[in-house]
Amino acid sequence: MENIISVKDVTFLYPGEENSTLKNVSLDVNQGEWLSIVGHNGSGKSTLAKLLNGLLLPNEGAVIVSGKYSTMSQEDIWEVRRQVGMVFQNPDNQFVGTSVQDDIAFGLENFGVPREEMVKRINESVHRVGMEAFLNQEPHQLSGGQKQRVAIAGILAQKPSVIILDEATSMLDPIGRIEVMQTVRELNEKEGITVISITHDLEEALSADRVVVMKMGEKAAEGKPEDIFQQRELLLSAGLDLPFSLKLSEALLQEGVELDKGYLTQEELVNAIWKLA
Ligand SMILES: Nc1ncnc2c1ncn2[C@@H]1O[C@H](COP(=O)(O)OP(=O)(O)OP(=O)(O)O)[C@@H](O)[C@H]1O
Repeated sequence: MENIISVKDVTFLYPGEENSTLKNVSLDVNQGEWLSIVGHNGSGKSTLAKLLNGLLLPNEGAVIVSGKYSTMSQEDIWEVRRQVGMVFQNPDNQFVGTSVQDDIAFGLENFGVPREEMVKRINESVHRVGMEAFLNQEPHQLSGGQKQRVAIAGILAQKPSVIILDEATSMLDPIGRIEVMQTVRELNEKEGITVISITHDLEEALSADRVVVMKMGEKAAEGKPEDIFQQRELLLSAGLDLPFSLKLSEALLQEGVELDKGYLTQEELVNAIWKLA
């Protein structure tokens, strides 16, 4: 599988802090995959995300995008930012325009995209996130989920390789959350856009291709979700909860329900219970 981002032995220290926030983190992100990053509050997930598109720069080590663009290089940084877009947690902090189309246009102006091409890209990208009916709407008329979809359209208009979601659905209501996740899932599955999702939602992480566990500024583990989420000691030592379905399976087993194992997803658990009936 082709590598899209390579994090090489990165150490990062916030100015004025005594201890490194990230210590010797190495990570390869594969093109087209859905990678979830999980970890306790303060474990360094957001800091790592900001290093991936050059919002922060490593004190040691390197972050390389598409095999050749370094976040440390002044010359490469625009290409890095174009290829690796980021959606933040708070929908209200990332809207800069007075309407949906202005907002997307603003990002494109920064990249020097000519006007005609800009109009084309705006129309195309709002369509891909299902916001074509809202082109002239003002931000305050949109729901949180709609604002996040506009943020995604702004990234899409720059023709990115990677979208990073930094807890991008955690401030949304359940409908907004579903809208945004469906949009991103389609972009990942149908268009092959690589997704890196920082999340506290273990159910979401369970459906990722790969999971990285962060613990006190270090990468504690990485692997397939079905392997990672079976490791009780690892999860607990990283300050993470066990997935709900696994806890429920264990409680049912303790009550004498004859399940043959602990199930990781709600769907698997429901199927197993049906078979017992
Ligand atoms: N601007 C900053 N200046 C100094 N320290 C910071 C800054 N931002 C974050 N930190 C510290 O770096 C550490 C890691 O923070 P980070 O936000 O990367 O963690 P996180 O895993 O994303 O946490 P959360 O889940 O709460 O968002 C924390 O101890 C935090 O206090």
